[in-house]
Amino acid sequence: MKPILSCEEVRRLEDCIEAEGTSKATLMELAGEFAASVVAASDPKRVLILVGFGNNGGDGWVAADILAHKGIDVDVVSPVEPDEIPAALARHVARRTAGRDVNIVIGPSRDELAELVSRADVVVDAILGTGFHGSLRSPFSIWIPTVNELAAEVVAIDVPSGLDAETGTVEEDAIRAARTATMLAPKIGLYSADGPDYTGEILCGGLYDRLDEVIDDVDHAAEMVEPIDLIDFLEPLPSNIDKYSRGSVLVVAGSSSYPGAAIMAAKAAARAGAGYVAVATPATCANLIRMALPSVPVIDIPADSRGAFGAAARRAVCDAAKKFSCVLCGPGITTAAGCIDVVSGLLKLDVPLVLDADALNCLSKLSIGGLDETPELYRREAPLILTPHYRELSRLVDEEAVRDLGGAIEAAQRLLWAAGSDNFIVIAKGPVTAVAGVEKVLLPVSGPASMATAGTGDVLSGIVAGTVALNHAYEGPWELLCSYAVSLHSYTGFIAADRYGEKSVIATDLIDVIGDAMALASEEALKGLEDVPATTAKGA
Ligand SMILES: NC(=O)C1=CN([C@@H]2O[C@H](COP(=O)(O)OP(=O)(O)OC[C@H]3O[C@@H](n4cnc5c(N)ncnc54)[C@H](O)[C@@H]3O)[C@@H](O)[C@H]2O)[C@@H](O)CC1
Ligand SMILES: Nc1ncnc2c1ncn2[C@@H]1O[C@H](COP(=O)(O)OP(=O)(O)O)[C@@H](O)[C@H]1O
Ligand SMILES: [K+]
Repeated sequence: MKPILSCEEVRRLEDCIEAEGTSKATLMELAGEFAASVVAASDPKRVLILVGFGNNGGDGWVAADILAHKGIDVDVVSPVEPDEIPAALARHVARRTAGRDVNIVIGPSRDELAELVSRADVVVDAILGTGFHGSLRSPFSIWIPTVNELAAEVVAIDVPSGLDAETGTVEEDAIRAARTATMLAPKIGLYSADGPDYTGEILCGGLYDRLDEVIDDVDHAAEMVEPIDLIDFLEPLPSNIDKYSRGSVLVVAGSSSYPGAAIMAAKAAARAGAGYVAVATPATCANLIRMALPSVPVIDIPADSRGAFGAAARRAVCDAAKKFSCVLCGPGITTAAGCIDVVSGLLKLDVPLVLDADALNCLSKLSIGGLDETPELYRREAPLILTPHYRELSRLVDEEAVRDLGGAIEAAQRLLWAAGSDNFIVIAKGPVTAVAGVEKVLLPVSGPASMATAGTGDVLSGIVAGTVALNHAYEGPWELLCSYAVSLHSYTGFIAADRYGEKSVIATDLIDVIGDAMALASEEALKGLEDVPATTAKGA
């Protein structure tokens, strides 16, 4: 697992490293060296380095010196003379580089800049790093679109300029990099919101030889899960098993309006490895589900006049649920009164429970002023896994909209810390999905944008429940098991996009390739056994 840090955590890490005797000036030298090595890897003849006013620019000045020393033609574009750079460390290295064999251009016109960009093999973006806030000001608001329009290849130092390293948002424009050479640890914004569209491949420079030890002294906003971390879940089935010992799932789902959600979740649970999957659904749509899923027993539950769970549903569902290794509740149930009652009943049972979709909305309705204000509602011994997307998560904490990964993690942590249980996990779904537990937040591999289509969440909750059932003897950490399920889901997205075309994937395609996704997960884990790569790009 690789730590991902917030900007504040990076600052604390730099302070810890400094306290151990490695100054920020030395870190800047090492950062410049790492950036130069990333640039030199594509063997350029001519490099243009754009520097800003701060320490990100300092890294660029150091890299310029090193690249020029290698015999590469280097142009440096700066908004001000080296002597006028406000940041002291950056000013020092800029003055030094100015005395070397580099061509320095101060405050070029747009046309002059365009000419320099066009003739460079690689453009290095050392304009803005973690110190960037607010809206882009001139001249960078002119430099950035010029680079994006004309550069052959861009390497961003630490963070693509214009991208908020904390939130991953891009207000107006940001550098679109082919590679981002990030320092010490990837910043959370590289993975959040717009981040993945701008970073290209992310390469992380450790810089400090005792980093692995020091980095544990600061909190981690999240940790990136690598395929190798999931190897324990990829064991083949033992011979001596039967359908029950493989684990069973009761899918409490569907309504006359949304029977498909139950079908998809149940089929995904079975494909994810559970030996026995049953569906408990309002009697009004039970036959339809029976016909769609011949291998799945369907339990008729009393319905209300609209075909959702009715007043007598709670007892019928809870009686059935006790016999299963895992219960998934939510896909397609609606938030009718009977459904709220079912959710409340299931929470009181001693069985691993996955709540998704409308079960989460029922949970929001059960609480007043945010679920975190009423932890007794969801505090329980048996594992509880919630799978909200950002809107559902906002409703759960009764807060303004969750918009980005950082916000999603924060909202999830409010729920987690209120409950304080190791067995409680929030899978906050979005373009990048965070698996948050009370101890840590994990980021499994993200799927492609093809997955932004109706019903893929039902497939995920089915995979989660199937995985929990198959691993019913598992004792945790639950963050890891859920990360395995999310990774499988992401891999199904890649395989389906490859098979059906990026824009043509529909949720049911994902279900049919869960087995292929398991094979891909094994393949990736084995690659990781051979060599652990330095890259942590989206979808890597
Ligand atoms: N502090 C350290 O120990 C290290 C820092 N490093 C580098 O230092 C960077 C952080 O440096 P700084 O904190 O100096 O910040 P930056 O260099 O990222 O940016 C700060 C500068 O950007 C300008 N700026 C901020 N918002 C702007 C906007 N909206 N429009 C135009 N200009 C804007 C500010 O005037 C300020 O001068 C990191 O990203 C990394 O590249 C590395 O050298 C490694 C070590
Ligand atoms: N842009 C995206 N890139 C990758 N995955 C995405 C993207 N948008 C959504 N997803 C994934 O698709 C799924 C959508 O879930 P959800 O919104 O609950 O769908 P539904 O309710 O229609 O079943 C989640 O697993 C989410 O992580
Ligand atoms: K940058």
